[in-house]
Amino acid sequence: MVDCMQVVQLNNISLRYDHDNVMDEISVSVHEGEYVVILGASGCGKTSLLRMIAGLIAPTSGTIFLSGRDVTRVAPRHRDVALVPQQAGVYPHWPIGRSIGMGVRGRLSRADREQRIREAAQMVDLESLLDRLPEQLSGGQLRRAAVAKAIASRASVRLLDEPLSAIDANLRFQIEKDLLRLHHQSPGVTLHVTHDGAEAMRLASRVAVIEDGRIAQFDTPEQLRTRPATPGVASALGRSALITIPVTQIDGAWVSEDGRRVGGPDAATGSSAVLGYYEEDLQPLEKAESGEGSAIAGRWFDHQRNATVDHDRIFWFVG
Ligand SMILES: Nc1ncnc2c1ncn2[C@@H]1O[C@H](COP(=O)(O)OP(=O)(O)OP(=O)(O)O)[C@@H](O)[C@H]1O
Repeated sequence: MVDCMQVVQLNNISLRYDHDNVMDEISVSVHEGEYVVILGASGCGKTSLLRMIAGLIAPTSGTIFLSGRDVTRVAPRHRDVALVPQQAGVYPHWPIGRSIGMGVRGRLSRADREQRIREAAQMVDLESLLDRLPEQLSGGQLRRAAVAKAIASRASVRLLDEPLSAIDANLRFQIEKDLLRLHHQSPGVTLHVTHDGAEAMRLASRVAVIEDGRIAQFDTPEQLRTRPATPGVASALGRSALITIPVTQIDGAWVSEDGRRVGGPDAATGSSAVLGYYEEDLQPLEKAESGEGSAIAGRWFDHQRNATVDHDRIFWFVG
């Protein structure tokens, strides 16, 4: 049975450019009302993923369903999708009102079309600037114009490619609020691409973390914060540098390469794991504690940094 609450469904999507494998068997379902952030390092294939959903490139294998319809071979204009690309998405020689109007689809009277443009511009505070050329706008206003174009389309799948890059911090928080408000006012889903972990955690209902061409984890921000699936996921959240230590299970204890023992999850003898913690969770060693300090109760001693971290701040990545 087709589940229509799944607005975007990617089934075993792989993507290869020439001989480079960019994506490997990715499967994702995004439900009505979700704001999903796709998080990954530069070059991991985030833009390519959006372009596949928009229909600008075809996956090497796998299928794409939008609102229950197989669109894998459907042209972009026949998909219910609006893409805000990394580079503005407005035409350089046109007043931005006209570019926003290009987002409006369907046969509308001129008055209705202009009404739609005005409404979209109003939502991003650009109503008074519709006659300006892109070169007469600031970077932030240009971004808003591109978002307005997506709003005007009323598409149920909105794809935003790094919408906040190159925007200064104050404005960035304002636009984040706008993006969430616009999302909640419109039916459908938003897929937002970024490499900024903090931004992902602030905005998302769920975050899909891409690592080595796969979805390493697709979870709520809370789950990611408390139970990151891999060291790569924990690093991508960007809280601070992640320190990792490989350990092996020997007779009921985990043992590091330098022979130190530490308690952790149960596993068979011979299993390997990595324990990790954020640099920001380290506490400098008190003078009284220094000296022979590898076994300080309840804490792991980080020799290199002469600091300790509580055991409950340690993440375990087993297997
Ligand atoms: N048309 C193309 N032909 C060949 N390789 C490509 C093409 N487009 C992208 N690539 C490569 O595919 C990989 C993924 O690119 P993509 O732009 O999707 O990554 P990204 O995660 O969006 O990166 P960024 O965060 O830097 O924008 C990169 O290694 C890129 O060089």
